[in-house]
Amino acid sequence: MKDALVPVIVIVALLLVAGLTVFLVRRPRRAVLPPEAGTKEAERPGIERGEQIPPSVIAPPKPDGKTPVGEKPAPEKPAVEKPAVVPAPAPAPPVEKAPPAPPVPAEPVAPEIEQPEPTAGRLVRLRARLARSQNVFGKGLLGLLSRDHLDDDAWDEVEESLISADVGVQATTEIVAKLRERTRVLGTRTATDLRGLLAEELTEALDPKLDRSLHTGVVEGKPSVILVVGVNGAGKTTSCGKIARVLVADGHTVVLGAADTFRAAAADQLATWASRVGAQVVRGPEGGDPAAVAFDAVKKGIDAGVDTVLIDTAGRLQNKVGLMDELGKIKRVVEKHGPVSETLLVLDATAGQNGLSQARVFTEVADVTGVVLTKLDGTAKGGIVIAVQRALGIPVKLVGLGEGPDDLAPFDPQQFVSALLGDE
Ligand SMILES: Nc1nc2c(ncn2[C@@H]2O[C@H](COP(=O)(O)OP(=O)(O)OP(=O)(O)O)[C@@H](O)[C@H]2O)c(=O)[nH]1
Repeated sequence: MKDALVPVIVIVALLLVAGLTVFLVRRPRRAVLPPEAGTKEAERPGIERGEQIPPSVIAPPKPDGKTPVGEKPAPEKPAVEKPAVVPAPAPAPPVEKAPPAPPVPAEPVAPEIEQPEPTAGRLVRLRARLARSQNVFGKGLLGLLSRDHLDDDAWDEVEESLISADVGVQATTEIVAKLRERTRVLGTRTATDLRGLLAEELTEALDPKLDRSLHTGVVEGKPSVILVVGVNGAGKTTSCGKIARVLVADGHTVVLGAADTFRAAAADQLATWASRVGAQVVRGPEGGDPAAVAFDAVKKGIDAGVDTVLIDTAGRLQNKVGLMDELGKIKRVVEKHGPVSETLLVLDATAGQNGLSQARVFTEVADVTGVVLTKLDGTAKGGIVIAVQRALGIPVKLVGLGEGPDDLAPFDPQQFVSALLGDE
């Protein structure tokens, strides 16, 4: 009987071993891998990497706890072994970066104060800028006058040359008449003689006895006030800046008033000019009252103890009445402090005879005491200086010979004529 049981026991034991083997083989061994970064699973909120997604996340149960209609009930999951947690290597401690240095507040850069060129002899230094006019006067006229026979035709040509150089008809007639007479009396005519004669007549036409000094300096304890007027684009603001340099170069102290409130950039332009020579500038709001700016500028000049206040005006020439109103008001308001010492009219030499009619309007509405003739470097018609003085009866005090800061020269008739005629 015992022997009969042995095979049964063996078979049962084998069956048990086989069953155990099957059981063990069917147990899930797969560790739950963390979702790949970038997969939907990884992006799902609330699911930790490596955690199994609970079915409720895939299809949340109905409030009654039932599975939604049409969906299979989720099969019960067998208990899953937690994957062995391999401790991740401790992250390297972050390298400490030095905190960025706090920004160092920039030192306000004081504009470099320039030393303007001395004014004496500027016209001589800048004589080459009159190259275009030198062709007409030096080469052209002297060439004509040195002809063997100075007949009527030759004199007509001399006359035409002077007129084409903008000297003006009346002044030309007078100059030619005198030259004719003197060459006739002189008889022999060397090139040097002729140059001398022409120089004398041109200088005479420029009236060398006129007072061309600027009215600057303290008067009765107050600064002189110079108004600068003229049509748009003539070079008013630029000339104001250059005049400030002329004054500083000659030892004056200056306040600039930006009463051209019509053009916003004009005040900035003037402020730049002022800062370059260490002068103060008074400005107002764009479109503000020019007279108020002029008043404040003079007040500033008095308080600061400077000797000259220079005021740039807009001087728009829409019509004579408007211009008169604007300049008249500025003058009246400034005169609450003291008289206006000088009114300088800025004229563009390249506008030639056409500029003269505009210039006349200014002389009618303001008491113009001097002319600043700009852009003489840009014309072959240097004779305009003679025409301007003759037509307006006002001395040319300064001439502009370029866009550089010191390209404004005090006018001197003899130096000017010598430059026009070129090297001897
Ligand atoms: N070549 C040359 N250019 C000059 C001279 N004077 C002024 N200019 C130029 O002329 C231009 C006009 O000058 P501004 O000073 O702005 O003229 P403005 O009369 O004040 O003009 P508004 O403010 O519009 O009335 C600028 O480009 C200057 O550089 C000069 O003597 N020679």
